[in-house]
Amino acid sequence: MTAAASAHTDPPTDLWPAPYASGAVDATVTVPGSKSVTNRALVLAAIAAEPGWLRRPLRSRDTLLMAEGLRTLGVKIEEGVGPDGTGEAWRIIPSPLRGPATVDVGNAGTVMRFLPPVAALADGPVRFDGDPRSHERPLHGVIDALRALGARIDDERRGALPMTVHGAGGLDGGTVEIDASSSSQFVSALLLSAPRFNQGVEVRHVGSRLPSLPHIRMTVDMLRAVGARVDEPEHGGEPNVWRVAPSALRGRDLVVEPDLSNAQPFLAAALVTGGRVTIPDWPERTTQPGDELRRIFTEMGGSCELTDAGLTFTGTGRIHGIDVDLGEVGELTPGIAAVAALADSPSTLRGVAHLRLHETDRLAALTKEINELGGDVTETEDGLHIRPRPLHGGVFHTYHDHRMATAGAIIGLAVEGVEIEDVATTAKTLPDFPTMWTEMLGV
Ligand SMILES: O=C(O)C1=C[C@@H](OP(=O)(O)O)[C@@H](O)[C@H](O)C1
Ligand SMILES: C=C(OP(=O)(O)O)C(=O)O
Repeated sequence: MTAAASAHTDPPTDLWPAPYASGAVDATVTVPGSKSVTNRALVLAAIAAEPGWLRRPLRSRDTLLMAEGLRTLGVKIEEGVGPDGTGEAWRIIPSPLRGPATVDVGNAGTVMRFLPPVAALADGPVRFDGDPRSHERPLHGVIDALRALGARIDDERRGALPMTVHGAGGLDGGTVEIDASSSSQFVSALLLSAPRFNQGVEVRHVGSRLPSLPHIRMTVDMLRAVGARVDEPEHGGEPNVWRVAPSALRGRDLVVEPDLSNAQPFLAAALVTGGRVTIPDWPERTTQPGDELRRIFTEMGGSCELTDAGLTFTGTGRIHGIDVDLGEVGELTPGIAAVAALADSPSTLRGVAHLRLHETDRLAALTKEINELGGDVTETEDGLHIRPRPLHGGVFHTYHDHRMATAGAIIGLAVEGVEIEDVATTAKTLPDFPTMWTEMLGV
C-alpha cells in the first residue's frame, strides 16, 4: 500500500467538509457520460475508415487525456456542439497515425492500456508516461502481447511505464496468450485495435480469474457496432478466447450513456438518507457494470424503478449488510464499502483482489480510512469484511483516487465532521462532483 501509506505522512491539504444530510434527499441528478464508453469510442473512431461523431462525451481528466493522446498521434478531434445544435459533440477525423509523439496517460487505466496497440500502428516512436502511480499499475499483459504480435517496445522497467512503442506503420497480429487476471483492460486493449492488425487477433486468457467481464462485453459490443467481426466466449464460443477479424471500421454517430458508476454516490445518497434520487437517461440495456447497482443496492435495503424519467432509487432509511462477489463490477467496491460501513449488519465483499492495483490499493485505503473514522474493516485475501460501528468525523484521505473521494462523501452524509482530502481528484471522471453533491442536497 505504497500510496496509502505515504499519503498519511503528508500534512493534509485541501480539506472539503463533506456535507452532512439533515434529512432525506429528494433530487434528480443528471450524470455525465460514461468514461469507459467515451474512451472506447474515441479509440474506435480514431482507427475507423471514416469520420464519426461522439455526442455527450464525458469531459474529464481521463477522457481528455485519451483525446490528447490520439491527437498527438495525428487524429483530429474537434470539440463542439453537434450538427443539430444540441449538446456537446466531438467530431473525430481519422488521419494517418504517426510518431514521434509523447502520450501522457495520467493515471487512466484505459489510456495506458488502450493506446499502446494504437501506437504500434503508427509510423514512428511513441513514448508513454504518466503519474507516479501509472508506473506501478500492471501493463505487462499489453507489452508482452504486442511484442508477441510483432511490435518493438523499449520498456526500461520491464512490463511497466515509462516505455516507448516503436510504431512500424502496422502490426502483424495473430494469436496471443495473456494473463489478464490483474486487469480486463489487457483484453479490451488488444481487441479494440485488432481490426487494423494485418491478421486481426486471437486473444487467449490463460490466467486464473478474469475481472470486469462486463467491460470486455462493452468492448465486443462497441466493436460490432462499427462493423468488426468478433467471436467471443459467450454464446457458445471457446471459453476465455476472443477473435477479431481484420476489417475497415465504420464511423459512428454515438450518444454516450450516463456513467452508471458515477451515478453510484447519488443512488447511495437515497439509500443512506432514506430519500429518493432519479438519474435521467438510465439505459434499459447496457454493458456498464453500474447497472448491477439496481440489484446490489436493492439487496442493501432500497428499491428502484426504471421509467421514462430514468432510474428512481428509493431508500427506506435502513441499510443491510451484503455478502457479494464484486469481481465483475470491481469499480463499484469503494461506494459499496462506504454504504456497508453504515449498515445494520456486517458485509463481506469478495472477488476484488485486483483492486490493490487500481488508482491506489483500494482495499488498504478503504480499510485504513473507514477504521480511522471508528469503523471495523479487515482486509481479506480478495476483499473486505466490514462490521458496522458508530463512526465519528475526521479526515478521509483519497490517495489520488476519485472513488475514494466519493466513498468518503457517502459516509459524510451520515457522519458529522468528515473532511475529504483532495476532493478535486474526482476530476478523473467527474469534475463537477462537489457541485453536483451540494446541489443534490440543496446546500
Ligand atoms: O475497461 C474499462 O473501461 C474498465 C475496466 C475495469 O478495469 P479492471 O479490469 O482493471 O478492473 C474497471 O475497473 C475500470 O474502471 C474501467
Ligand atoms: C479502476 C478505475 O479506473 P481505470 O480506468 O484507471 O482503471 C476506476 O475508474 O474505478
